[in-house]
Amino acid sequence: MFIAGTETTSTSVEWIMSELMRHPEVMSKAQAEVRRTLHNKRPQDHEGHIPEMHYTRMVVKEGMRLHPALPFLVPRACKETCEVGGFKVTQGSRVMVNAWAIARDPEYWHDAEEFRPERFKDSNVDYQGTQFEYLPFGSGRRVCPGSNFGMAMLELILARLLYYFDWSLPDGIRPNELNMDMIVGMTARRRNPLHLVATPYNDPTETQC
Ligand code: HEM
Repeated sequence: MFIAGTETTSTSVEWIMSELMRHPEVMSKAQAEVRRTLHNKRPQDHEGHIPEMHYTRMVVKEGMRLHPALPFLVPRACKETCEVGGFKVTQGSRVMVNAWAIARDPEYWHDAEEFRPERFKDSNVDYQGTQFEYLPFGSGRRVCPGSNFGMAMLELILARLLYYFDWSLPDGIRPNELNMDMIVGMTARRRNPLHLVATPYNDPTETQC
């Protein structure tokens, strides 16, 4: 069983950072937004400025679309026999919802396989589980009770990673060569841990606080 919140959060951060490394133009845009917003802010005030980082939020949402931490959500058992899409589902059947496939379905997502945070601009698709094409935190009675906390953590962690460091791939690996293989169990993790080179960023105009 997964440890609620811990593994899902670290898995999501790793996938989002992977996508940012594969898309340097998105990384630059998100990093510029984060550095503009957190410039000269005290670390204890960072959290309060997260809502101003609209692009960074789109990056997180898009990362979770392509890489939902729990690709099959939590298994359900059918309470009574019913029909779904022409299929009879008998009482007691175990039902798995493939949220991973739904979030890549070209019927609902334009260029579904592309990592493009801008798709969430002016879009009313959120992560509360009421729009079934996007279920990073599941839906219904067993929806993730930590979704708002999880989202806030992801945004803060990502913002700080982008604020304090410049990131590069090791050993001359090019962005399009980054291995994105995954292992699917309860969670969908990277097969190979993400190895990156972190270079501390010192804002030349920053005043000490
Ligand atoms: C980025 C972070 C997180 C992600 C992506 C995530 C995702 C999910 C998903 C997909 C489910 C299954 C929902 C369903 O089957 O409909 C779930 C369940 C759950 N999550 Fe999260 N979660 C995150 C963070 C958290 C946090 C921070 C907590 C607690 C503080 C938490 C507590 C739980 C619990 C207790 C369940 C089981 C709910 C139930 O079965 O009734 N999660 N989570």
